[in-house]
Amino acid sequence: MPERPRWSRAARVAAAADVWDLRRLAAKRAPRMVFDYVDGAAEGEVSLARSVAAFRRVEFAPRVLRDVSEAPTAVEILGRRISMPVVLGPTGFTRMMHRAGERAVARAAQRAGVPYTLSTMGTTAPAGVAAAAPAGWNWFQLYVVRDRARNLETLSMASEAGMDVLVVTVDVPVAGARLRDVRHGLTVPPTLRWRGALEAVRHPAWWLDFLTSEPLRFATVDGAPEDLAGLTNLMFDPSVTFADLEWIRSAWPGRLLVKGVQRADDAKELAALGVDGVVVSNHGGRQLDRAATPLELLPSVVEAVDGRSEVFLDGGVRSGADVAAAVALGARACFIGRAYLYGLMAGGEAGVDRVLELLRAGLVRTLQLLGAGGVDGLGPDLVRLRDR
Ligand SMILES: Cc1cc2nc3c(=O)[nH]c(=O)nc-3n(C[C@H](O)[C@H](O)[C@H](O)COP(=O)(O)O)c2cc1C
Repeated sequence: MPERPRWSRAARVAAAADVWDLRRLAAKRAPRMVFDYVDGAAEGEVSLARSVAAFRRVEFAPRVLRDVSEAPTAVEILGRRISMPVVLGPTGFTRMMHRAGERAVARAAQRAGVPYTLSTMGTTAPAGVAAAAPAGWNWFQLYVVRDRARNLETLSMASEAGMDVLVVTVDVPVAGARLRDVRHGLTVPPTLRWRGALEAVRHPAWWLDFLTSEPLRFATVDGAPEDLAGLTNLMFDPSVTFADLEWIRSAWPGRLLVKGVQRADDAKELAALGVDGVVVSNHGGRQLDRAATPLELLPSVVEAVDGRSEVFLDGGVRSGADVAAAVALGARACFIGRAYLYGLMAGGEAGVDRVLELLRAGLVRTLQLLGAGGVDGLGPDLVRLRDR
């Protein structure tokens, strides 16, 4: 086979040295409003900036003269072994980022031996994800919509597709104000309007893919996706309370996680209700701006939950060293959002593969340099958060 030119997209994706390189490639490939939908956050984007910056506060305290010739990364979460403490979190409209969408992400997760979470706002049905990654550990994320019967139908679709972990997201009682989307006048699917014509010239490959692939639509909920915030407010049920977790649990045969926990007392209450896990998350800063920073909140949640539920974290995770730091501070695993979407936008399925490769290599290297001898050896004595 002839060698690919060094400047081909595949070569650039393969040469990406970190997730930020893939972010730069993604910004070149995707139309600005699509990139900004992924990259942006709510209001002043303070939460997003703090989530990323919190990982810069990490100070490692490596042990020396330990045999680190092996650094196993496998962990057990929710009673099952995965290859490293990473979960591909739920993201809506994934086929907007790249035509290969959710199927590509699920296949990459399957190859890497980590779970993938399909969103209620997914653009591929649960059965489609299951068919694409039949040997993967596929999870489902629920937004509770006003039509309760519809929620039950959605849960059955997920369960029939073999999904056995439900992630109920609780930080979207109403839509956050994502100002980049407002300024772009983002509609989902994106429409090529007069100012879009210039976009099409700048990003011809993306538009060609988009215009020639299966139309973008929700796979599990009704309603033509258009004005995202308006649709969210129309569909989502803002009256959901702790009591609703009871009927969700009775309707769901598998494990139950609650995502979007932003206070230690809420985490404690959820653990008392017996949920299998809580995800410390502020939705990647896309909901309430200036909400608590997940990495900083984590230790207090771990303490409050006191082993009754598993604690997960997301927000700002961009490297294997970030994963190591979060696990050392008590997370069972990290969910990732933007990191894999940057890879997907930059290079489709190969881009997601590259992100997972980079995270794994970075995690192994960090474990070795820390003298931790594997993920099981991570603990709070190896990490502290500096004041600045
Ligand atoms: C483009 C995009 C779409 C998202 N869609 C959903 C969603 O449908 N459901 C959900 O629970 N979280 C959603 N999230 C939040 C992620 O699951 C996760 O909490 C967040 O991305 C973590 O922060 P990070 O991007 O810094 O890793 C979305 C995030 C992004 C970036």
